[in-house]
Amino acid sequence: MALTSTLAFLLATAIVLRLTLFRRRSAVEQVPGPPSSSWLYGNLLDISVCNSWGEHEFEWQRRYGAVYRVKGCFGTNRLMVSDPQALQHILTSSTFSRTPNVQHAATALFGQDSVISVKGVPLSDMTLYLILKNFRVMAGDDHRRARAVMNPAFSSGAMRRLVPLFERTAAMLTSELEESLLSTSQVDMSPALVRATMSAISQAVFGCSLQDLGADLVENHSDLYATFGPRTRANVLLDTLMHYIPLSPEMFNLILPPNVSSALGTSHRLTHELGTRMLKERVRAREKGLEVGSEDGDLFGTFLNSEMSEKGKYFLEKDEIVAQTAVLLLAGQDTTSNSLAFGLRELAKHPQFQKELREEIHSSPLGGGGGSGAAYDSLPLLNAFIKETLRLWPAEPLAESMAVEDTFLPLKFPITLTTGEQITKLPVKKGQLATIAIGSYQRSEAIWGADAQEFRPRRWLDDGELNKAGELPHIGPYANLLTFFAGPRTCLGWRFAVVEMQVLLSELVSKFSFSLPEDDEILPRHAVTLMPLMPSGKKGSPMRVSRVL
Ligand code: HEM
Repeated sequence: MALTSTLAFLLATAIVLRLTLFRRRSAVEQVPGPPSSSWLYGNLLDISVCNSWGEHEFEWQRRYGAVYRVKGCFGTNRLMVSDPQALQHILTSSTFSRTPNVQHAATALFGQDSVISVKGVPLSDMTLYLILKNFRVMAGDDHRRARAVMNPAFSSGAMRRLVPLFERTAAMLTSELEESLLSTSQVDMSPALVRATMSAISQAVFGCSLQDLGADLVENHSDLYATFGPRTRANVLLDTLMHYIPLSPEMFNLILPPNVSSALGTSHRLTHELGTRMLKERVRAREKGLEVGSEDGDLFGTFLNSEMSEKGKYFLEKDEIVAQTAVLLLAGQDTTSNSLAFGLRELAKHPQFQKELREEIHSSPLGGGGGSGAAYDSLPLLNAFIKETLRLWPAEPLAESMAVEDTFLPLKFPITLTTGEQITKLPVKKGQLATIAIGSYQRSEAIWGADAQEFRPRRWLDDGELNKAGELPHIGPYANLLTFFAGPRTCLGWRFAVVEMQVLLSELVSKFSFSLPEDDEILPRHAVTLMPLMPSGKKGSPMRVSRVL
């Protein structure tokens, strides 16, 4: 034990010396930014261990601009990036990639063969990849292969076919709220929304109900992000050291707190059992000559069909299909339910808009119950509301990336270095850390106007402002937002999320009215995802709810 501690101490000291004494000089040192709060943590505690997401970040962005420098642990320099051109470069070029700690976290949460954890192939290795691909020996780019198999299941046509399924989920949510309202007028919307989004995913992907998932899995997944997410001082230090010490996923799991690794272990076991059961059922059905991967759901079955396709160059092996179970269940559940919770809170704070939205829904064909995808798309206030919610409350407001080679960051908004020089391209060295500040990009006054911090859905209906956004590089799959990320790692389920939000919000707003309790003390906290947090430290969003119809 004494030897291990001494070795760990010597290694940590060597890393700190390497970071402080032998640091490669870089232009990033001349980028203005806030003073460091401490040598040990730099500004990182202000960013990731703060009470309320953005409490320092938005002020820094106003003061220092769209690209500024913050201090990391041991006096290192990091970039906070909300400049659209620089973001586009980071997210779409092969000169940046995820940091090791983010890669480890993805593997720990979703398993190492899930689409979100498998790695892509660098452009320099593409020729070899293309040769291997034609022989169907595609060890090289597992990420591209998984996306090629999974993308069609999430196409816009496939998502429109899910509208009736989402409407059944919405009706279930209504019944649940009505039942709660028999005994109270104040309802915590978070658990209700978690159950609804989990139910929609399990129906759509696996063709099974919440009950079929099993009570243990439902309970485990309802809180997994909240258990895994919260950042501590120790995490901040470990994340930094992890950039320099190569860790295997197993070693990473060893340094997790016992409650977190136990919750993750349970999730892996239960999702593996579920995926294996679902796969077996579909293999058996196919052996009997039945069709799997039906048109109105069961996206899982469509992955199996890829394995059979003779001409198809892209396929997933059976164990790789099972390995997608956790990510499919988890990635779209917390993100969508928290976005819905933040959206309902905005409606509660803006009663006039809530009333106008309800009138729009009541006077549309949806008012009579039931609609098609096109009917939901044709409601201007509803869609403006969804865009504004996703702009202000991105589920992943911060993401870390690292330059994998010396490169330049192109800038839409020039910056003035501490030397007085104005630049439109910032040179960065291999290993430079850059935070993709999605939340800051989406609240940037330079992009969205002086009221960027305010909830004003009508900005999406205002031609002038949309044209302004049109002058910017086109990033993200939806509304020039980065809420669903961009580039090769763009959210697989973004259309699923948008259609689901359209349907659930139409139902909720048409049938219920929402306001905030007088003692509302919810804060937005970033812990893997952005979530509404109660003073007790638990995720939750209590609201006063009443029936309007
Ligand atoms: C409002 C709802 C949602 C938001 C804001 C959201 C956001 C994101 C973001 C930011 C990423 C990139 C993560 C990273 O690499 O750092 C991502 C990836 C992903 N999302 Fe979503 N998501 C949502 C809903 C969904 C849904 C409903 C599903 C599936 C049913 C889904 C499935 C995935 C998957 C599989 C990935 C990994 C993609 C890859 O690495 O290629 N998401 N999502």
